[in-house]
Amino acid sequence: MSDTLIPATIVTGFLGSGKTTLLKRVLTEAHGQKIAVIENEFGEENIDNDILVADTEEQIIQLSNGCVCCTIREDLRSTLSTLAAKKRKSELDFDRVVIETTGLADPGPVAQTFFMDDEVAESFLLDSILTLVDAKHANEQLDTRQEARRQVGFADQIFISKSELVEPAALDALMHRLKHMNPRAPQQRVHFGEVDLASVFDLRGFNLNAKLEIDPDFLKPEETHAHGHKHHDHTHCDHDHGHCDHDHGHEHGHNHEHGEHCQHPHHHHHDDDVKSFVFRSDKAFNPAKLEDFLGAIVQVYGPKMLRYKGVLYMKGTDKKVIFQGVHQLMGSDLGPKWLPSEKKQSKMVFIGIDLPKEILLSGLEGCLA
Ligand SMILES: Nc1nc2c(ncn2[C@@H]2O[C@H](COP(=O)(O)OP(=O)(O)OP(=O)(O)O)[C@@H](O)[C@H]2O)c(=O)[nH]1
Repeated sequence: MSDTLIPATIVTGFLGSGKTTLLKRVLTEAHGQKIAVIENEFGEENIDNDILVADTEEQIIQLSNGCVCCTIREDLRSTLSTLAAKKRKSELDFDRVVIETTGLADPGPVAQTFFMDDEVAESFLLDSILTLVDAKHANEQLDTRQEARRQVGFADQIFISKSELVEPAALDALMHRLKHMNPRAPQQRVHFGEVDLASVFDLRGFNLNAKLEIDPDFLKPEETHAHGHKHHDHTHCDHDHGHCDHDHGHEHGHNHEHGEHCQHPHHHHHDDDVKSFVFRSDKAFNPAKLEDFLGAIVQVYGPKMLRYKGVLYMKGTDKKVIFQGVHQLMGSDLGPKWLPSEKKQSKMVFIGIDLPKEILLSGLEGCLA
C-alpha cells in the first residue's frame, strides 16, 4: 500500500545552516526523480495559496506563511492535498515532496500534518526530517534559540555544514552535544550541500522498523567528560515548551554511531533543554500496564515529548513490538519474531524538553511483567 504513497522529506535547520544549498544540490543531482519543493519562507509576502509552479524541471511551490506554528499547518495541508489531487489527475508529475522550512520554524507542526490530517496521510508518507546544523554557529544558536534545539530533537538525520570552518576539536564537541540531544539521528558532515542522495531520500526515518540502534556507550556514566556538572540534569523547568499549543511532533528511526569520538576532555557543558535518555530492560513488559502508563504520561508530558521510539519485549507475543510516538500521538505495531539467537530485550529512547527522566524510567520499570 505504502508504495502508492508519495514520500515527503522535511528539511529544517536554523537560519543560514545550508538548507537551500543542500536542496539545490539535491535537485541538480536527482536525475530521474521529479521533486516537488515546498518552500516555506518566513516573512515572505506572496500569499498565493494557489501553487506557483515554476517553469523548471522541478516544480517549485512557494508556500506563504505567517506565524509558522499556527498557520502553516493549514497552508501546508491544503498545499499537500492540492498537490496530491493534481498528481492523481495527472496534472502534475512528481515522485516526491521536499518541504524546506524556515530557519525559525519548529518542525513539529509540519511533521504532524502528516499524521493528523487524514487526507494528507492517505496520500503521503513522511520519510524523514533532515536537520542542517551550521558547525560555525551552532553552539550559539543552540544556546539561545529553542527552535534550533527542537530542530535537532526532531531530526532523523543530521547534516553538519561548514565544518571546514571550525577546528576538529570544536566539531567533535558539537557532535557530542548533538548526540546527547538526539542519540538516534546519525550525523554526517556536508560541504556545501554535497551529499549522496541515498543519505537524503528513502531513509524511512518515520517508519516503524525493528531496529533501534543506539550507541551502548551513550548510556555510560559521563565521568570521562565531567568536571563536576552532570550532563543530564533535569532540574530546571523554566524553558517552556511551546509558544503555540499545537504541538509538534514525530518520531522515527535509526541511529547509528560515530565510533570516532568517545572521550572529550575538552568537552563543555551545555544545559540543553532538549535531552534524551534510554530505557532498557531484559524483562518483558506487561502490555496492559504499559499502555496505561504511557497513555497517562503522554497526557501530561506530551507537549514536551518530541519523539520517542522503542523496540519492546512484550509478554504474550513472540514478536517484537515496535512502538513510537510524537507528542501525544503514539502507535505500536508487531514486528518480526525474535530470533532464537537474539536476546529479548526492550529498548526505548525518549527525546524531549525537560522530560522527567526518573519518573519515566521508574514508571516503565513498574510496567514490567
Ligand atoms: N563555508 C561553508 N559555507 C556554506 C556551507 N554550506 C552552505 N554555506 C553557505 O552558507 C550560507 C547560507 O546557506 P543557505 O543554503 O542559504 O542556508 P539556509 O539554511 O537555506 O538559510 P535560510 O534560508 O536563511 O534559513 C550561504 O552563503 C552558503 O553558501 C558549507 O558547507 N561551508
